[in-house]
Amino acid sequence: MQAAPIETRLIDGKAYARRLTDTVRDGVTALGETHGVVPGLAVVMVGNNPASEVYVRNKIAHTEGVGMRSVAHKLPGSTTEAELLAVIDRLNRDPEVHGILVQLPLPRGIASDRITRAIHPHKDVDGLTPENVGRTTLGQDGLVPCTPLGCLLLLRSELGTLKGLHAVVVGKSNLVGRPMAQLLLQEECTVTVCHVATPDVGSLACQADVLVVATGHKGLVRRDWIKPGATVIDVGITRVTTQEGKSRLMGDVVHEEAMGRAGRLTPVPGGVGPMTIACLLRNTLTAAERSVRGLQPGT
Ligand SMILES: Nc1nc(=O)c2c([nH]1)NC[C@@H]1CN(c3ccc(C(=O)N[C@@H](CCC(=O)O)C(=O)O)cc3)C=[N+]21
Repeated sequence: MQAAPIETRLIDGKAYARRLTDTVRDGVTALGETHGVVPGLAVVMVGNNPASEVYVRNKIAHTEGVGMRSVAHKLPGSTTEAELLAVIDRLNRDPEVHGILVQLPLPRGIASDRITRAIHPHKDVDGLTPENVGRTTLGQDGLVPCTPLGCLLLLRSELGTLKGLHAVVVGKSNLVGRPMAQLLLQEECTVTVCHVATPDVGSLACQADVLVVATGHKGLVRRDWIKPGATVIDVGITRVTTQEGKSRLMGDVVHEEAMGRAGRLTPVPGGVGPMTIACLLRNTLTAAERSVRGLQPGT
């Protein structure tokens, strides 16, 4: 017997991000009125990666759109680890900077974990320092990485409680997969994490009520990887050039195959990406609020 066709609902990440951004803008206004403080974000970029430049430009436009201050530090590709550490040290001490984001990946020769560890945990709006990773893992107040936070907010808005659902996360990066798994565990999902060394990822993925894919391999997820009716969050963004010479973005999920199979699906673009930026603004506001109110966790 043929199963009834599923009508896949696209999750409008842009609309969710717009609403979150509006809330952040109100928070920025309030903080200005109560404490005369303007949240400041420093974005540090080393070398020129064209894709990164687009994100950096987007981030700066958005921070200014909500009334924050933003400073971009574009350093040449020849920057040494010591020079980058000196920049971070300066930003750590700058009272007008509440958030620091070092765009990843960094050029070879710079150890990203040493750079990450140098960022003051209270300014770590990417949630990558050991302190914030620990806090996220323990379910304590801290700063949560923007992309997984954005995915979680989308999931909660769409599904309500996630309790008891089987969540499968594909990818174990420090920036997305790992923290995503921790957040889902916090929601009392049963969490399976798959990665490059997992044999037959599809056989696990197809058991997921919630499938979060963050591998950067375009078109990895085919129709039969998706449990009928599942909620699919596509974190991957790969830029490809079409036969007509046009540039286009593709996710980790074969969109056409997921349509009619997934219950809900985030599109690329317009899904997770805009939420990542909105969450960066939210984290920057959170860091600024905590700093002026002396509410830093653990202090
Ligand atoms: N320390 C660090 N933190 C990051 O959060 C980080 C990073 N490094 N390195 C690079 C990746 C990538 N990333 C994106 C954010 C927003 C969009 C985004 O807004 N995308 C739009 C489309 C943008 C376009 O048209 O190019 C969308 O999906 O609709 C994409 C990608 C954050 N990253």
